[in-house]
Amino acid sequence: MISIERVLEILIQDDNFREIVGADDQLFYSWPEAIHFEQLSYDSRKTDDKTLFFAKGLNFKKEFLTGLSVPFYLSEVDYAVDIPAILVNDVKQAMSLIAQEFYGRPQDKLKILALTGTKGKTTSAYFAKSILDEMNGGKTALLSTAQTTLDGKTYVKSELTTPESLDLLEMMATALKKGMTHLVMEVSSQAYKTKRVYGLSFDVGVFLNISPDHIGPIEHPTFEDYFYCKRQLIKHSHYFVANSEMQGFEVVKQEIEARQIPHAFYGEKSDNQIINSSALDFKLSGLVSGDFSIRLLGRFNQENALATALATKALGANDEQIHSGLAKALVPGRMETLTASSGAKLYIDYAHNGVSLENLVEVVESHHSGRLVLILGSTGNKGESRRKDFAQVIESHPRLEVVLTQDDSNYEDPKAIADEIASQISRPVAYEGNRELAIRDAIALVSGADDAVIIAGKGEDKFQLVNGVREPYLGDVAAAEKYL
Ligand SMILES: CC(=O)N[C@H]1[C@@H](OP(=O)(O)OP(=O)(O)OC[C@H]2O[C@@H](n3ccc(=O)[nH]c3=O)[C@H](O)[C@@H]2O)O[C@H](CO)[C@@H](O)[C@@H]1O[C@H](C)C(=O)N[C@@H](C)C(=O)N[C@H](CCC(=O)O)C(=O)O
Ligand SMILES: Nc1ncnc2c1ncn2[C@@H]1O[C@H](COP(=O)(O)OP(=O)(O)OP(=O)(O)O)[C@@H](O)[C@H]1O
Repeated sequence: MISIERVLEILIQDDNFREIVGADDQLFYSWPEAIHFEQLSYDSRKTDDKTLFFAKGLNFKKEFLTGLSVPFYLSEVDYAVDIPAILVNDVKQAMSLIAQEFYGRPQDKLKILALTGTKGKTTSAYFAKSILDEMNGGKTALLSTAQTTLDGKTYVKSELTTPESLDLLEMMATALKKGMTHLVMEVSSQAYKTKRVYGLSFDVGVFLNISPDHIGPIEHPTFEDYFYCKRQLIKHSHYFVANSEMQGFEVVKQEIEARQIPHAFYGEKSDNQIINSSALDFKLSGLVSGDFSIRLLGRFNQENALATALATKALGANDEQIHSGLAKALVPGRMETLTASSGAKLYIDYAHNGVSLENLVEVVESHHSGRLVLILGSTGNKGESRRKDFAQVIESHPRLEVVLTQDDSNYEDPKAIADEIASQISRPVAYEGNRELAIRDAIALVSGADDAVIIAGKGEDKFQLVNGVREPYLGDVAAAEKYL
């Protein structure tokens, strides 16, 4: 519950309050009656006469307010309806701070590890949960792109990488109620851009890497904006872990040092390094040292493991817990492997931008000397720059035989997306619009242990986004299993 008085105090303190416009257009700076809200909502379809309703968003329409019984709506715009409006400069900022108070500031009672980066957030989040579970006996909640768990064991599919602030705070409160002591969460650049984590700070923040991605009409206008948004995590973390090998590291380092944030850097330009690396085993030196192993192939996953080891150590995990947590961790849709009846290996991985595709192809190529078939699509209406990047990766790996297919083409024509990729590749590539059939065709092309099929892009996703709707899809693993 939260009173109107407290709502206004929060807004004024944040310099976000304009005024209340009463139903008869009279303006107020304070409200004469005592009102208590028992629910917060940003969806008009989930409101009642005790709800504080946040009218926000690109697609918000005045008619959503028609017939509502809410005592107030909070908004940047006076929609001139017969419901009093609490007017603010920034509705998403208001929503986050009010939600924090409404849900009893759960963020202060949980130890929170927040991860950002273009690639590796989900993998690292699962690594971190596995380590923290070793330390706290399974009391780690997780908010990741793939899945969410608020009781440490029951998983549901996530909608966004970082939830809307109202949902986030409610989830934190639920996690606390369910006895969780720690929360591992991914913080996307969009979360900062759209103020989903406004006013929150984290016990440990991790910046894994950055490469051009998420630049487009509803995401970031430029790479600079993307990088700036990601760097917001620095000033909101009490301890920071950063990859010394990433693009822009000097700026990250300068910012961490200028803000005097306790930190650990990892990678070649630092004291925390991977000093020996084979397929699944590696040795670390520095703050966390010794021999470790993970179940996922690829040097980049060892980097994710090192980042996570440093972050969880800062939260109190010891080397033994780090060791066993990393050894046990599995990540849905990341580097899952299957073996066809012919002996050929199938690699199913969520790689869906140029950098991660490059890494994935390199790893698989280094383990297979025979035929290599790649199944790949690219998203419609977002991440348009990936198409050129995918073509470049395919160009630089001439051994790849490519079957282009559909991957969340949304309102675009999947064939046109494929044609755009194919037009930048100098050898012929195949196209099969039905993803399951593309997988079937690829499996038919390989014939022995030296051969491999790489199924990139969707990981564990069990849907295809078509014309704004998530149509059911078997999932890459289940589709592949049908044709092994
Ligand atoms: C640009 C952006 O961040 N958009 C997100 C944002 O949208 P929005 O606030 O503009 O709201 P909207 O979807 O236009 O809808 C308008 C409002 O009307 C309300 N409504 C609607 C119908 C109705 O009858 N009544 C009503 O009140 C809705 O509840 C909503 O509040 O808030 C919505 C939830 O409230 C999100 O679904 C939506 O994510 C869009 C779909 C999205 O794709 N976001 C991507 C870019 C994103 O955020 N990705 C990052 C990951 C990036 C990475 O991988 O690194 C993420 O954190 O997930
Ligand atoms: N540190 C890394 N550097 C480069 N590529 C990586 C790294 N970690 C993982 N990848 C690749 O990127 C893909 C996505 O990994 P993951 O889901 O862990 O990252 P993410 O940051 O959560 O991604 P997204 O924001 O796209 O959901 C993996 O399937 C793997 O191919």
